[in-house]
Amino acid sequence: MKAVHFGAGNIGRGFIGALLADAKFDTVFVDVNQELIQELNEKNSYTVELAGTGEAETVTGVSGLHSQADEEKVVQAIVEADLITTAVGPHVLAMIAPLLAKGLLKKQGTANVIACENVIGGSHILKKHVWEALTEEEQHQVNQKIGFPNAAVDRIVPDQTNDDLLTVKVEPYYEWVVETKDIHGTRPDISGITYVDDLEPYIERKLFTVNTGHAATAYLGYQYGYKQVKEAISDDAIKEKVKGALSETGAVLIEKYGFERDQHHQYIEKIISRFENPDLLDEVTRVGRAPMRKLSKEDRLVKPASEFTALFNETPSHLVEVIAAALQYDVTSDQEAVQLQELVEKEGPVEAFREVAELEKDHLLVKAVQEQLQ
Ligand SMILES: NC(=O)c1ccc[n+]([C@@H]2O[C@H](COP(=O)([O-])OP(=O)(O)OC[C@H]3O[C@@H](n4cnc5c(N)ncnc54)[C@H](O)[C@@H]3O)[C@@H](O)[C@H]2O)c1
Ligand SMILES: O=P(O)(O)OC[C@@H](O)[C@@H](O)[C@H](O)[C@H](O)CO
Repeated sequence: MKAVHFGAGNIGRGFIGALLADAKFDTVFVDVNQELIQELNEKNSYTVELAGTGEAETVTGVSGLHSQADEEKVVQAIVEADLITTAVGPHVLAMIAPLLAKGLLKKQGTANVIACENVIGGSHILKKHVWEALTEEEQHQVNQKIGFPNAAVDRIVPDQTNDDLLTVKVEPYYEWVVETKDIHGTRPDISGITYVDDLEPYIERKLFTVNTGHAATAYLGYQYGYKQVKEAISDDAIKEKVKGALSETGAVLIEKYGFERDQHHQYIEKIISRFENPDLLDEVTRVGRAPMRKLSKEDRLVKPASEFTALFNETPSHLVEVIAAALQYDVTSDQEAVQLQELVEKEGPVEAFREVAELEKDHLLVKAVQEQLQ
């Protein structure tokens, strides 16, 4: 079996690539990092270390292509692939779509495209971008043979600090959930995938617990002067605030999906313990990256906060505190943080928040953020 995976970064190598290799796929990684591509083609394998266990796995059957310089080869790899996956970041999906469209158009048999990004409906978002690159007739052709099932992926993979460029250290835990309804042909035979009929409860539980908790730890941790996630979460004051934020998202999730309260609170505790892993060096600047995306209306802070407000007719004080901290996140090496701070400077933090979150001026959440910032 053959796979093409866009994005040979942390989650690409540390999670998707490893599970594909376990399922006996040969994987072509498509990236823009020439150094990574060269290493993949020289070694055709790399190591995945499981943090805190002393265990490691060798991933074999891998190679690399550059998404611009090797365009024709990427198209050919897509033509031959049984499965196409991505882990490039939500904003990069639009950039890879034209090339993906070219390859999909030339394919003969059925295949599936699974976007493994931290966003609700990632594969559908990618499909929309692919459709923009095709005529109506071409869309029809591609639709006959290609599925775009949505997915949720969970494994903490920090930025890497190893001497070896390809080696990647990951947490042992992982979860890859794929929605069945949009799969074309047979389900990819990958034992690490959990197939579900309806992804919504899974992606929302993951995004609004793991990623809300992570974002809260990162933005509050940055405010308190911590560099690492594990340092921030071991500060009791931060941990209490993170737990508070997750109780608020938990109240929304329990109300919407009927999760059992005690079980959900055990899930929260388990997630927080993952942030505490002493063997993972995960910087608050990786976890807090792209604050405008994280403050957007469908993402991990604003969506659960506005749903909480609508459901319970009061504002979630802990989420509001995290949103206020995100508005003050001024890391100069982060392009979105710079852009956000420019907007804050120009419009003031409350108006900047309203614009980024696309909320009405009189939304209770906007008022609560204003009060928090006073
Ligand atoms: N790291 C994690 O813990 C984790 C866990 C779950 C989900 N995710 C999600 O996975 C996605 C990737 O995250 P990451 O942490 O691996 O980031 P990363 O920056 O380590 O990897 C992204 C990779 O995409 C490549 N890329 C950028 N533009 C490209 C293009 N035009 N064509 C091909 N490749 C391109 C980059 O060079 C990089 O190697 C994000 O959506 C993230 O939210 C990450
Ligand atoms: O990748 P982002 O920027 O959406 O979020 C940062 C982290 O919260 C994220 O990468 C987690 O490590 C991951 O989602 C764990 O499954």
